[in-house]
Amino acid sequence: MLFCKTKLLFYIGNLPSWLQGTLLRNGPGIFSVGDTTYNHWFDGMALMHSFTFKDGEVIYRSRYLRGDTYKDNMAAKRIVVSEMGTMAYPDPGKNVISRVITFLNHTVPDFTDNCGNNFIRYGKDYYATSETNYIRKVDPVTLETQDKVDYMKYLAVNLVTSHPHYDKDGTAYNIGTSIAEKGKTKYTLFKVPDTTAGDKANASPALKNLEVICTVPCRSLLSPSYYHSFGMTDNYFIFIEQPFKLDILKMATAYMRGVNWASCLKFCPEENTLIHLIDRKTGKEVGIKYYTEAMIVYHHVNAFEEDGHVIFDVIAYDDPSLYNMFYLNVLKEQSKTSAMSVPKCKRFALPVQTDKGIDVGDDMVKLQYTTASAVKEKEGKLLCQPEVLCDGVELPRINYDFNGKKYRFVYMTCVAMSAVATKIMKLDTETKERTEWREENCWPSEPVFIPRPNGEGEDDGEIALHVINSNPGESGFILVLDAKSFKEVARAYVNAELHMDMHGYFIPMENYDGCLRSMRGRQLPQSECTLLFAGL
Ligand SMILES: CC1=C(/C=C/C(C)=C/C=C/C(C)=C/C=C/C=C(C)/C=C/C=C(C)/C=C/C2=C(C)C[C@@H](O)CC2(C)C)C(C)(C)CCC1
Ligand SMILES: [Fe+2]
Repeated sequence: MLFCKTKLLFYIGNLPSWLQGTLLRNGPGIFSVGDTTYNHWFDGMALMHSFTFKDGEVIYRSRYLRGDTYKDNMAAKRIVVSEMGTMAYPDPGKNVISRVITFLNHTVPDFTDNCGNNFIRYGKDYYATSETNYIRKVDPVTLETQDKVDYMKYLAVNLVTSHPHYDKDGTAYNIGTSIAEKGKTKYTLFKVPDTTAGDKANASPALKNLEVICTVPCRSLLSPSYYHSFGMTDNYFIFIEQPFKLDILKMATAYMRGVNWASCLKFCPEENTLIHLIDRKTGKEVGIKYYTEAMIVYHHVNAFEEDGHVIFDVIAYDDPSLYNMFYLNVLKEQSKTSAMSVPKCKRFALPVQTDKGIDVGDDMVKLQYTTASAVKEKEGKLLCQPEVLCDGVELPRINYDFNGKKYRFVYMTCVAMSAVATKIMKLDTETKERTEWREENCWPSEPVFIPRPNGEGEDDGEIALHVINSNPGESGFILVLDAKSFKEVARAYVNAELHMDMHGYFIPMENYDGCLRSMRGRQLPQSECTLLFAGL
């Protein structure tokens, strides 16, 4: 099935009139081509979908990302482009010697542009993204695939996160890894100013105006840390260099050896995790060295500054079992999934004041509301121990107006020993109170917070998500909850198969450059977009 056709089914409740804009969502969608199948769920070819809220109506669309990976695989009628968990060969009959020759002819193979993880905004443009050097511009209204953009044209980076941060002025911040470039492996933090206004208006891609903020040398040349996101406050970046690493020597030979790149990731539990705190103004690391025990973090929740501390919250694991759980053969055999380590929402507190006059063995955290500690050690390093705020949670979202600021509420999916979420939760980080939404045989996606314009308070807004429904005779639906009470406001059933995905990005109506306002008059491909609600 190459596109998703939907018909109006039915709708319960009333959508608030202020809810105007589009929730874009992205995730893997095609898992086999011809006789070939990917090994891992994250590898699947990207399927984007969107929910456009306008005047009390919702429009649902979905479209595959038609990038080079998609086109090459479809033309060959088999998977010919490698992904993290699947090494693909254009000619599978080749033996090791032929592979070596092919490899030497393409010392650096061209990497995938299957951007099925998230959406990024750079300037006025929206991009589908995974973590390679390629991102794909998409039309946020029609979900059409547009230009392929190569980060490498603007900055030497092999991997870049799919979770940038944004300032109020629209500047985007991101971090990437440059592997063995001029004999050095480093992490580079960069910013991309918004180009929608001023002299640089229409400068597309905005990446032309990319500026490097700073680089962090990797603690080892041939094994950079894998990371999936980072933290940002008003004055600092938080970058976690965890002992979950890419083994570059193994990677360089993976193609010849016939193994996937994921097998070249290694977790070293005997090593510690370095926490880099970088001053945004100077681009320099603060003078204090922070570390904690080995852990694996994919998602930062939020970070803020208070009373001479930087506090940051993350979802942390004790081992890499999450990735293993998403191998397609493991997903098919539910019994094998119980080996997953429990994701915990952990709070760290980093004192930034000088440690003069503080004795070795003393805890430098002076905050009443957290049990997180940072104990001074002999060489002046601080050993940080987190406070566990909550466990069994992933895919955290916040009111992004509070990003980098003191905040209270996180909205997350709840996971228990399985690769599918059974419920979603609102966590009050202050009182630790949890409010949940669940329904029998329903599998909710990542809950996205949408603020009410000029709203009062952090949780003044709605939560939007889609829910896969396996109740007999029922279909999946779009769900809108009141963020304050976590009670249902409205739902809209869709008679298309909704799919499990990764992340969403909400674009408020006013950021659409006017194109949505005239959407009704536009010719959209009927096969790929269908009106869900014709009116209330
Ligand atoms: C490595 C490397 C290379 C290759 C790089 C490639 C192909 C990278 C691709 C990276 C991708 C697609 C990364 C995706 C990462 C996704 C992550 C970490 C997702 C985490 C998902 C989580 C934690 C949660 C999942 C869940 C979901 C989705 C549904 C819920 O129901 C349940 C729950 C919460 C468990 C090059 C550039 C060739 C050369 C250089 C080195
Ligand atoms: Fe993510």
